Order: sequence, then structure tokens, then C-alpha cells
Amino acid sequence: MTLHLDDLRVRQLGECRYDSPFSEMLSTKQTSPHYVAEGDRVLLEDTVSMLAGHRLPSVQAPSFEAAGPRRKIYFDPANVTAGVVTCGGLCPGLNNVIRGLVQELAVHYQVKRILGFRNGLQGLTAEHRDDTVDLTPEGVRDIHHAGGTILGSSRGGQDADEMVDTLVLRGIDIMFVIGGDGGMRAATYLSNAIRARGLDIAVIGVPKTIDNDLPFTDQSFGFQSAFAKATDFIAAVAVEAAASPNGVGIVKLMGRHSGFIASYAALAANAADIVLIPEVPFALGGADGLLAHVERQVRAKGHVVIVLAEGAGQDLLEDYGLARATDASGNIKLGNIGELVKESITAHLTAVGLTPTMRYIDPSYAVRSIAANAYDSVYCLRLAHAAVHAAMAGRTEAAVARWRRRFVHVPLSLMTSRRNQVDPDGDLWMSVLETTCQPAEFGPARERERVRAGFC
Ligand SMILES: Nc1ncnc2c1ncn2[C@@H]1O[C@H](COP(=O)(O)OP(=O)(O)OP(=O)(O)O)[C@@H](O)[C@H]1O
Ligand SMILES: O=P(O)(O)OC[C@H]1O[C@](O)(CO)[C@@H](O)[C@@H]1O
Ligand SMILES: [Mg+2]
Repeated sequence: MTLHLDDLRVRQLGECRYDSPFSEMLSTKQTSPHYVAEGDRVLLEDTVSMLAGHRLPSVQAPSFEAAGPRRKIYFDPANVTAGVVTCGGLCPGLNNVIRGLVQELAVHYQVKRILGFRNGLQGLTAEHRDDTVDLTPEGVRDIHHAGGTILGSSRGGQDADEMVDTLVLRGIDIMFVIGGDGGMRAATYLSNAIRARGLDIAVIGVPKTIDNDLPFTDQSFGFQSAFAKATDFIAAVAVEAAASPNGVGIVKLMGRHSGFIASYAALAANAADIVLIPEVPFALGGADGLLAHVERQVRAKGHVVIVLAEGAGQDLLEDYGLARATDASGNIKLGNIGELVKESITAHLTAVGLTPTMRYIDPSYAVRSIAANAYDSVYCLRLAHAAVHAAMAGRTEAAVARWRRRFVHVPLSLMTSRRNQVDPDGDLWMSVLETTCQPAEFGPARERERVRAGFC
């Protein structure tokens, strides 16, 4: 997919006529390594060869609008009502983002009315639209200490027109949607329905997901907290496996289509012998298969530690005739690859006279339900600030993201245009291979979905 400058332009509701509370502060600011001035842009690509590939002067090369406060804003803060919703799976930092949005809106822009819709997009249906929470700086003061979301979340589709009716009936001018790929898709549908009716409502997405599977963002918030927590479980399993005869430690982590949590947690723990992720298919049997490698590890070291993402090896489960079902949001329900790997290893090692001591942990919800760590807390707060500035300046159908360290506005359509995955040819996976010393492939090289490293 070749992206052009126009693909990266963000929609604006209209001319900015009101003075921003940040006007004075911005008057002397210029672009620096630590700041992108209003009107400047952030390049999509960051290598000389990728940039040169466009054969364009840098001002015409694909670039994102920089996020941040503007001197002039679109909405009159005195007349603004903002709405907030959190949707999809839990993720560390949801409460931090809610708190950041409320504080920025209320304290700096003096917005008086902020409504929290409950239980995800369900809260925007006719049935639930009046059951909102009034969000105030006092009310959200301490919420960032807790995991989850004070607003609740859910999966499952809602009618876009019904949701727009809710926004109109509740007088919403700005809607913040905090969600993953599904949430960004929902925000896009909502925006399309708003645009079709010619309404003056801004929709700003704040991308979240512990899977880190959203594109055009360096990392999604909560990811770092989640993989840090996962590291504890790998360390525990490694200790158990090392202290047991023929010890086999397995940790199954979330990661539906993307193995970022498994990869990062394995690198952080630096105790795994094998990492299995959805992006790299593997075979169980055969001289080069997973089971033979596990056997070699147990013979050589006396134990083995495996970290696997829940989405790994789903093709193997299909061989077992597993039906493909979907959840309420249309996401594929995965088969339990952890159980298959565990059972297969137990059977194999027993058959070769190495009866294993199995230590299997599936800490999924324990990893994503925690509060944000210090790094994510800062990140969430800054994303929230960027989201409020974007909305007050009349940007819409856009998400805020950090791209190559800078905060930027990304068109919603782009956020759902592809999936961020571990590139088997990229340097993250190379680090995993360097650390685990596992072979690049288990079994005959299989056809794998190519992950594109660049955008052109
Ligand atoms: N194509 C779509 N059109 C409209 N709404 C959608 C679409 N896809 C998802 N949604 C809605 O967005 C909400 C969140 O989606 P989903 O449950 O997939 O979680 P998510 O936002 O992807 O978060 P995560 O991946 O972190 O769990 C759900 O209410 C879902 O129905
Ligand atoms: O059990 P739930 O809520 O459907 O969530 C499970 C999914 O949510 C995620 O955490 C995020 O999409 C995935 O890693 C996982 O497959
Ligand atoms: Mg999702």
C-alpha cells in the first residue's frame, strides 16, 4: 500500500475562530527535537531509503499533522458537551486516559459538561443513552490507581444511526472513543453517519489494546504495563521448570493476531527457550519440529521454557477440526493452543522416556486488568491531552497516536487499514531468535502472511 500525503490528511469541521487558552504559550514555540510546532508535520517514514523511494521533495512526502494545542480553536468551550466511551477488551491505562481527558477539558478549556457512556458502545443505544456518568475533575481524581475502566466496556455491534441519535439527544459536540481496532472501526462508522447527516460533531479516537496490533502508532498504551506483568509469570515458570525433573514451563499470553506481548515479555524475562507467535507458523512433529527441539533442550539443560501467544499455531488446531466461531464483535474465537502444545509435549517426552514435570500458566486476564505502570501513565495522559487539543481544534474522524516519538493525528480510516504484527524479517523477531537460540522455523518452512515493513 503506497500512502500519499493526501491519505494522511485529517478532516477538519471548519475554521478555527476562537482563541485557545494556549495561544500565549504557543507564540514563541518552534520545532525542535522535543516539539513539533503548529503547522509542521511528522514524516511517515524514517529511513533515507524509504523517504527517497517517494522521489518527492520532503514537503510533499507523506506526513502526519502534528498533535498538540492550537492558537485558535473551532469549538467555543463554553458551549461544548463532550462524551467519552471505552470499548473492547480491558487494557491498563483506560482510567488514566479518561482522567486526562476530563482534566484537560475541564481545567484548561473550561468545558462544563462531560458525559461518560457506560459499558462500551452499548451505552450509546436508545436503551442506555440516558444512563451516563457526569465526569468531573474531582470525580476522576483517583481513578488512575485502578485497572479496568470506571465506565465499563463491552463487545458487540450497535447501529450507527442509533448512536448518532444518542449524540444528538444528549447534545454531544465532541465524542472520544477509546478502543482497539474494533473501537476505531466503530468510530469510523459513527463518523460516517455523523457526516451523512451533516452534523457538527467531532469524533476522536484514542487507540488502545494490549495486543499492540494497531498500525501507525509506535506502541499502544497499556502494552508496556501488560508485557511487564507477563514477565513475572515467565520468571515464575522458569524457576519452577529449572527446579523440576524434565521441567517444562509454558506461559500462554494474549495476542490474537500479533505476538508482541509474547515477544517483549520473553525478551524482558530473558528466560525463554522458545517463543511461539501467530506470525510464525510452526510444526509439532518431524526432526525439525517443535517437539524434537523441546526434547533436545530437555536432554541438554534438563528443562525448557516456552512462551506462546494465544493466536500461535491456530492452523494446527484446525487440523483437529476446531470450528471457527466469532465473538459478539466479530473477532475470531481462538482454539486453545496452549493445551495442545502442553498435551503434545507431555506425550512426546513421556514416549522418549523423559516424563516431564509440566508447569503451565495462562495469566491472560491477570495481565490486562492491572493499573498502568509509570511509563504508560505518562503516555496515557499525553495521549489524552493530544485528543482534547485535536477535538477542540475541530479535527474529526481522526485518532491521536505517537509516531516515531512525536504525537500526531492519524485519519481513522488508516488506523483500521492494516494490522500491526511482528515482522518475522524484522529486528524484534531477530532479537527473540538471538535470545532464545531457537531455530527460525520449526518444521518445513510454511507459507506465512507477509508482514510489510514499510508502507510503499
Ligand atoms: N466493523 C465494525 N463496525 C461497527 N462497530 C464495530 C466494528 N468492529 C467492532 N465494532 C465495535 O467496536 C467495539 C469494540 O470492538 P472489539 O470488541 O473488537 O474490541 P477492540 O476495540 O478491538 O478492543 P481490543 O482489541 O483491545 O479488545 C464493539 O462494541 C464492536 O461491536
Ligand atoms: O475474553 P475477551 O474479553 O473477549 O478478550 C480476549 C481478547 O482480548 C484481547 O486482550 C484484546 O483484543 C486479546 O488479546 C484477547 O484475545
Ligand atoms: Mg481488537
